[in-house]
Formats: sequence, C-alpha cells, structure tokens
Amino acid sequence: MITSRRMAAVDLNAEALGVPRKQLMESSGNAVARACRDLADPGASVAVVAGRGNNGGDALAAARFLKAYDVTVHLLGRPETISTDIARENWDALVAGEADHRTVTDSAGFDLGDPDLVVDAMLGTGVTGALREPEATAARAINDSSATVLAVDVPSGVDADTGDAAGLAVDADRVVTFHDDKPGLGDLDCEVVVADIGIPEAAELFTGPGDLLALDRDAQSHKGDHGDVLVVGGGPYTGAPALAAQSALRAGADLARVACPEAVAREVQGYSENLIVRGFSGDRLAPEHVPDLLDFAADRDAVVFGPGLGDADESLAAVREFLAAYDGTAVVDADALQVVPDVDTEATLICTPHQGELRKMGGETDSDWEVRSDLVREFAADLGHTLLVKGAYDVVSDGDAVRVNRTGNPGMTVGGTGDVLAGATGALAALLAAEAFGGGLVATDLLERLPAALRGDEA
Ligand SMILES: NC(=O)C1=CN([C@@H]2O[C@H](COP(=O)(O)OP(=O)(O)OC[C@H]3O[C@@H](n4cnc5c(N)ncnc54)[C@H](O)[C@@H]3O)[C@@H](O)[C@H]2O)[C@@H](O)CC1
Ligand SMILES: [K+]
Repeated sequence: MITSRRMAAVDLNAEALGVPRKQLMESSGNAVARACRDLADPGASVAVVAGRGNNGGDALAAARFLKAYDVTVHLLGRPETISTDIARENWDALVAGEADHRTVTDSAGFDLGDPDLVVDAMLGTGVTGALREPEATAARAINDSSATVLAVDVPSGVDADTGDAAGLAVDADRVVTFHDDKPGLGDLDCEVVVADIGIPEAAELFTGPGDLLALDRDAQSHKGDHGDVLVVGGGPYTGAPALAAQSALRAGADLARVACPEAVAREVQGYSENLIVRGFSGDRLAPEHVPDLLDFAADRDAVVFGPGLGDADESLAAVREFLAAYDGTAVVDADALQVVPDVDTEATLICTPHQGELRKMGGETDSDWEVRSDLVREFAADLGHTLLVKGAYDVVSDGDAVRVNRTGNPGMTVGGTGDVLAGATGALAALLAAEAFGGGLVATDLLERLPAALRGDEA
C-alpha cells in the first residue's frame, strides 16, 4: 500500500537511480495495454479518454501498444495545455503516427461514440476537488455507456489516498494501478490490478532526493513556526552540545537552546551567539535538575538528550527520570542511549546509536547491511522506539518500515559528526511536530550578508 505522497518521493528516488519518469510512463502504458487485451478481443473498439497530466500520458503511451484494436484517442483540452513534457511527447508521437485522435475543447464537443472498451485516463493522483469541464461531461458519458471501463491508476475523480470523490467520479470495472496498491482503492466496487512498472526496490529502501520532499518550506512562515529544539548535554564535554544545537539551526529549527551545567555554560555560549544557553547548578546533570528541565522542555517541540553528557551514574539516573515523566519527542544519543531499554516512557524516542552503542543497548548488529536492517527493525519493534543506527549504511527503522541511507563518505567518522546528526534529527522531529520547515538560516548569516545587502548586491 502506498500513498500518493510517498509515490511521488519514490518516483524522484527512481529518477536519481537512473530510471526516469518517462520510462515509468512507458511501462505504465504497456501495463494499461495488457489490461485492455485482457478485457477486449483484438479488433474491438477502444476509446482512450485522456486528461492533460501524466495520468493521460500513461494512456497516450498505451495507445501505441494497441495496434490490434480500433482505437480513438480523446484528449480533454488543447494540446498546448498538456501539463508535463513527457505526456506531451506521447501526444506528439500519436499525432505524428497518425493515430485516430480528437481534442475536446468544450464539453459540447465530446462524443464518446459506442466503444467496447473505455480507458479512463482523465485524472489520477493529481485530482483536486470536483471534476471540472470537460471532464465532468466525459465522466457522465463514460458512466452512461455500456462499454467496459478500465481506469488508469485510479478512477477519475476518486482520491487515491482516501477513496472519496468530491463529486462525480468514473465508475470503473477494473483499475490498473501502478507499483503498489493505493489506500483509496480498497472500498471501490471494482477489480484492482497492480502493475509492476519497473521502479527499483532501491527507490523505496534507500533514502534519496524524494525523501526530502516532505521538508518543503512554507514561504508564509513566521518565527517560532519552525521548531524550538532543546539540547540537554554537556558537562564532561562542551563542544558536543554546541554542535548539536548549531546543527539544529542549520537543519531549519528557528530556535536552539542548550541546557547544560553552569560550570560549562559560558564556554558553550562562547561557541556561538546563535544559541540560547541555560545553565543548571553544578558540573553535571543530576536528578535534582529534572523537575526544572521537564518544565522547560514542555514548551519546546523536541529535546535532544545526550551530547557531551557523560556517563556518570547520577546523569544517567536523571535521563531515566526525565524520560519516565516526559511525553514529547526526544532524540537520544551518546551515553544517554543506555537507559532507553529499561525506561518506561510515553515519549516518542528517536535513538541514534552507532553500532557500539547499539550493542550496549542490547541490540545486535552484523557486518552485512541487509542482515543489519532486519536486526535493527526487530530491535526497534522490541523497544517501541525509532532507531537510526549509524554506519557506512545508516539503517533507520520505526519497527515497521526500514530506510537505508548510503550517502556519506569515510571522512564522516571524524569526531562531532554524531552530535551534528543528533541535532539535525532533533530539528526535523521538531519541524514535523510543528508541520513546517525552515531554511537553516542563522542570525549570524544575516550579519555576514548585511554589507552586501546595503550595497544592493543580488542575493
Ligand atoms: N511515480 C508516479 O507517481 C507515477 C505516476 N504515473 C501517473 O501519473 C499520474 C499522476 O499524474 P499528475 O501528477 O500529472 O496528475 P493527473 O494526471 O492525475 O492530473 C493532473 C491534471 O489534472 C488537472 N486537474 C486536477 N484536478 C482536476 C479536476 N477536479 N477537474 C479537472 N481537471 C483537474 C490538472 O490541472 C492537471 O492538468 C498517476 O495517477 C499515474 O497515472 C505513472 O506515469 C507512473 C509513475
Ligand atoms: K484515471
């Protein structure tokens, strides 16, 4: 089962793996033609009703595979308004190939005729709202005809994610949907066939450019919309919490705060004026600090626990107490990880161990990344928390889905990269909580850019 949002991500990932969208459209077209052959004998009359998006493009490609049939292609709208290059190229190929084609520029001009089979490719996952004209008239004609109706990807007018229609929708006999079943197709009264269109498995398993789609920023945003992250760490070390907090800002959080022992607070602040530093008494985290920290954390979108915290018994006891009482979102890293397996918490935890830390938590690992993926998924399910296990191939799992990140390079084993990852993860978790994303701009960037702005240079 795949949502249209995830499908768009997988599609971009496939492109990055060398399988472009046009190739997928060709496979989709081939799958639609196969379904036609299944539903009608050679020589039968087929009306292809195509919209101006990629759903239409799939059917325009299919028409080239149907030489044994009497095919008429109806394009809804003017060819100049076809919305994607790949769909337009398939239209141009039909015209150049002298296929029987018509363009329907107003609904009064639509004549479906009396075909044996209709291919409904007006709208797929790109539908918004109720069918407009001429799609609505065409849908009525399709529903009134006695033809068998094959819908491409989803019956036009139906939301593939919910199965709902904002008004009229095509009543299909069969749907050929691509790559994976869609949540909205289950409740429809028609047969659903899933066609493999050659999307590599790696496009789903490995993170790629498509996975960044979820991070698009809303241009109308305001300060505070983009997440407020609290890093709890420092004591034995000072660089780690500062790095994590700066990373949170660079990953798009609006505000990054560090709660650290007073003994090191000035030093942590000294790394960057972009950070808001709050000291607590003494030279390391202890249970007596927990009530205040809980209060402070309640107003933040996410907490990052661990960078530079050390493994003193009282610090680990404090982490345990904090997590037992906390019900927000927390990233747990470094020494703090070891308390996770035996803590009973309502919080949503994202744990970011390297393989040594994973073992210390009681998890197993393996040099083969595929075996490791299974182990990580099982352990995440046991823990009831999300794991991001660092390695040459990072494995991320919530106990159900698994994603593997194989980007990076051997230089990234240098100290501090783990703190940067924990901070960035905290920011993304906070932004997901706030459902908005920032651009990674920090106040000191503005200082650097001010002279150029005053000179009137282009940004
Ligand atoms: N990885 C993928 O996502 C793949 C998608 N493919 C196809 O691409 C389709 C999605 O293509 P698109 O994103 O171009 O979207 P669609 O082709 O579903 O619809 C977009 C077009 O519909 C118009 N439109 C939207 N709502 C309307 C309404 N209520 N009344 C009338 N017109 C309306 C838009 O103006 C636009 O021209 C899928 O359903 C599938 O058929 C396949 O080619 C294979 C791969
Ligand atoms: K359709």
